[in-house]
Amino acid sequence: MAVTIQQLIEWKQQGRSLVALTAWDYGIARWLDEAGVDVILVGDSLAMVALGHPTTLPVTLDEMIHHAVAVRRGVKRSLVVCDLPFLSYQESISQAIHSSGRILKETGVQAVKLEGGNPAIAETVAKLTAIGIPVMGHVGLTPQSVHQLGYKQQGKTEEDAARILREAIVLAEAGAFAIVLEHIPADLAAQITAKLPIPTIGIGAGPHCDGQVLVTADLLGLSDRQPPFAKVYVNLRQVIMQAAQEFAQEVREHRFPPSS
Ligand SMILES: Nc1nc(=O)c2c([nH]1)NC[C@@H]1CN(c3ccc(C(=O)N[C@@H](CCC(=O)O)C(=O)O)cc3)CN21
Ligand SMILES: CC(C)C(=O)C(=O)O
Ligand SMILES: [Mg+2]
Repeated sequence: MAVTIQQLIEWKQQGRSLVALTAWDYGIARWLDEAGVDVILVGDSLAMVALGHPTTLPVTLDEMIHHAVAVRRGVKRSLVVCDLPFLSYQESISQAIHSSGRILKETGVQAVKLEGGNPAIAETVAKLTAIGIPVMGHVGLTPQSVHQLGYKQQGKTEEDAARILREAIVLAEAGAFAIVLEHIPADLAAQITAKLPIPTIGIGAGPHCDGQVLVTADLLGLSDRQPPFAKVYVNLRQVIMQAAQEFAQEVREHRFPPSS
């Protein structure tokens, strides 16, 4: 049975952990879906892990849609959420509606995610949810602000922690159905998780969130640069290199394809 947004909120009330991972193409999405991952995020981190950009900033709305269409084709059960890329929603509410509408219409994913929790973003979330577009929030380390924040942990000072808590509350009040907490102290994430009626999904935010997400390339050992909070569950880089080297050797030694 397909995962619904309503279920995610019920799972929080029941204390069932939400499992989320990112995907950028049909193949990855298909196996994550079959593995029982609840939420598949077409993250703008695909700019880095699939397209080779140095940050998430260069990826375009058209490129995100291209990847989201492929991901959607691989998914039967998981809820699919697509990141709104940098400058596809910050300019105006009408730009956010246009971009989100394109994502929902052209890809078939069920929700969009955007970064930040200032008053303008909260107003955008309120407007999108009011017209039927489910929105996931994202606070703490927001990678689209890399040139201001770097990739350092956020919420270390009392003022910063208070601001992030306030942003999370405002996003929930604006109608967000879930919120990603990225690279913040575990006690701050615990406090936000206890305060909000909607599920929190942590990445580098400690064990007290309602769910966890990682960039799938990190889980698989495929990314150039691992964040300190990621865990490599299998080193596919090594597996792929070994397979390619074995193939190369067999071709060069005329052992593949076999002669009879
Ligand atoms: N492969 C991948 N995994 C991710 O989790 C991820 C991306 N890409 N791209 C977008 C953002 C960037 N993320 C990152 C990237 C690096 C650090 C990191 O290395 N942090 C260090 C030092 C940061 C610094 O001072 O520059 C830390 O100790 O916090 C953290 C989060 C998380 N997101
Ligand atoms: C790490 C998740 C939350 C994300 O925003 C992404 O992959 O782009
Ligand atoms: Mg993202």
